Amino acid sequence: MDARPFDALLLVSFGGPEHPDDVVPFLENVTMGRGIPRERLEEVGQHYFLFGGKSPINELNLELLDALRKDFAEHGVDLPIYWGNRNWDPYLRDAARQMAADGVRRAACFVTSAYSSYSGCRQYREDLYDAVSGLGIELSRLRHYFNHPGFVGPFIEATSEALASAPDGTHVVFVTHSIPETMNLASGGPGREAYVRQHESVAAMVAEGAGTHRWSLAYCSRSGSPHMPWLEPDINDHLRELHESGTTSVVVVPIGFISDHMEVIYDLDTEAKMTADGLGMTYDRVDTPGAHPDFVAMVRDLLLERAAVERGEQPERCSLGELGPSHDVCPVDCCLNPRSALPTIGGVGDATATATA
Ligand SMILES: CC1=C(CCC(=O)O)c2cc3nc(cc4[nH]c(cc5[nH]c(cc1n2)c(C)c5CCC(=O)O)c(CCC(=O)O)c4C)C(CCC(=O)O)=C3C
Ligand SMILES: [Fe+2]
Repeated sequence: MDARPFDALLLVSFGGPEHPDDVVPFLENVTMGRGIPRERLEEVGQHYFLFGGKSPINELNLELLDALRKDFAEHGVDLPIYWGNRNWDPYLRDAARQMAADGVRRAACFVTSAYSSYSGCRQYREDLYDAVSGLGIELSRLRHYFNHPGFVGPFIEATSEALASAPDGTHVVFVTHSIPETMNLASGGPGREAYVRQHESVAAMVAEGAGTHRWSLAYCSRSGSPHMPWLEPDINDHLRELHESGTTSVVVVPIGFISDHMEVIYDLDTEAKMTADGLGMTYDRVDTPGAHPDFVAMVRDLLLERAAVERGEQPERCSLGELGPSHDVCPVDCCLNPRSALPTIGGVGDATATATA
């Protein structure tokens, strides 16, 4: 398979602590200069300590890497795959140095965040700019894949399965990471609200695919100052409202997460489950895509599609629903954060190649 002009794929993720001693420095990395109240950090630290001071995210990325390497080998894609994180070891800068040492000049980046927002889009583009600065590596961020069949399909499959064994009248609650309302407004461009629109589109497609009309979208993992508005309803409040209006059974679908991150195993499987138990509601949480073969094949599809685009071809671009395939290159004002104006890769007018030192 022709992956030219790329000579590597870089898996770009968030990172998480490995040991209890890592938890505080990890949280410091994540929240540097973001004005997160101390009480919130202590609370989130407790979520990690509850799981032995270890996030599930690194092992999940290793599983994805392994599955990707097998998939590439089986499909004749002869490309090395590297892995780097924003907030913890292995850091993006180290991955980029290794790539440079191995002679990589042009790499495609797959980010483990499916949707548009400062946290899932521009912040990674800023980090990637830093990571390759002075190394002579050109990066192309693969497009957002929230509406790709390789992402939506596994959720439809898992939700259908869960509903098949759930009582009649079960309500499906789609859940994603809450973000500040201002961040939602700026996502995809000023006033576009791409984050919420993309999630609404995915939720509607999964509900339709699983054959239900009883569904809603809720949020988890709210952070920040209590005075700043974030997307609502919170999953726990939402479960109480559902209970009050007579719902006795819910299936929770974490469409905001590609695998079982801490948000899924704590905020949903621990906290929201406890809320549901307290209300006497049946609670079932469906699988995230993780290393589902269709999700893995999607990464290959996005890579080969973008490689063709870079060669000047017009490949088929898979997507489901009304929003259409997301852009390859971000508009200048995509997912801006008023607090930062850092240089990025992957946007209109961004340097296409970084100078060698
Ligand atoms: C949209 C979004 C995604 C999805 C996109 C993506 O995947 O990148 C995401 C992913 C993740 N967020 C994660 C962890 C944390 N996020 C935090 C804080 C924040 N997240 C935010 C948003 C998002 N976050 C925001 C607006 C903040 C406030 C601070 C800020 O403006 O940046 C904090 C600080 C404590 C707290 O405030 O909760 C932690 C510890 C982990 C690792 C989990 C694990 O260990 O398994 C992952 C995958
Ligand atoms: Fe987060």
